[in-house]
Amino acid sequence: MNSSEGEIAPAVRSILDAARERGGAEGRVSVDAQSLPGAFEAAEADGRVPVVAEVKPTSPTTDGERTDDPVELAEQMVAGGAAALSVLTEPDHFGGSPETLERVRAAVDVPVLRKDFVLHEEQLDVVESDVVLLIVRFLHEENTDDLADLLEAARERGFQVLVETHTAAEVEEAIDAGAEIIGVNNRDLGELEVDLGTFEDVAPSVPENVTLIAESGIATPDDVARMRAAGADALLVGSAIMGVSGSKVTGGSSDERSESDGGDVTENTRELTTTETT
Ligand SMILES: O=C(O)c1ccccc1NCC(=O)[C@H](O)[C@H](O)COP(=O)(O)O
Repeated sequence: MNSSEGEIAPAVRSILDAARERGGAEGRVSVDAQSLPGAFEAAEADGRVPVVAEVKPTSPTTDGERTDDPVELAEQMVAGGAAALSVLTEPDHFGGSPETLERVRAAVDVPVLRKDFVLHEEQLDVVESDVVLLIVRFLHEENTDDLADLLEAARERGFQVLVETHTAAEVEEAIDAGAEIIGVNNRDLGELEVDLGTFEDVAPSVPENVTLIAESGIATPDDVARMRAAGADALLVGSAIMGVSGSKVTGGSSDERSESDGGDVTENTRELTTTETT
């Protein structure tokens, strides 16, 4: 069953439960954000594929953990041509932290997305970033804030917002709520399987004036070309750049890298940002 219609994976339920426990922060952040669409345009003008490279030390679908200094990893991603970065701040399942994001954002000159599972307005105030993530499916859960309210609350603080979807119906919800940057996640939160066909199916429902990001399961230049041909303005890539192997991947070429030993993060990034896409 598709996660947008029913059950979500036990690992995802655990992520949600932990997100509820974490609560928020006192006080209210005020962010001076760098433009994410502007960074994508700058990358294009420079001949690079716009890639948001993700500092993701571990996850429920990856084997092992990268324990390198996240700031060094982030700098290597920028050196490899990343237009922007995504930094996990979720501690319990992804090995992230707000402090990591603060350190990375202070060290690089590209926009930084806070990758976490924000359910309530006060959770926006935990740490400053250029972009925050709101996941439509998670905000269907009981005792979570409304998507449109959270979007407005985030913008009032100066954040840009990446609204993550998995189906055309979720895209419609995101548009109705006022989203200007939409991600289509190839990872199904029900089975945690990745299928690049998801982006191809959902992308046509996203209006032209929206900045559209293909998320998850992108591992090779062929995958990049496939997502760009399907309309992606940019790509969000974690595991392949971190050099950790993902499991349960279908419909893409990720199986080809299952033996990866981590590799050089700069080279991993460059391989995807220098792909010819026209
Ligand atoms: O990455 C996971 O294992 C995961 C599990 C459960 C919920 C969310 C998960 N990932 C969040 C993401 O959106 C990805 O980290 C991101 O799109 C990058 O994906 P990938 O390139 O496949 O690492």
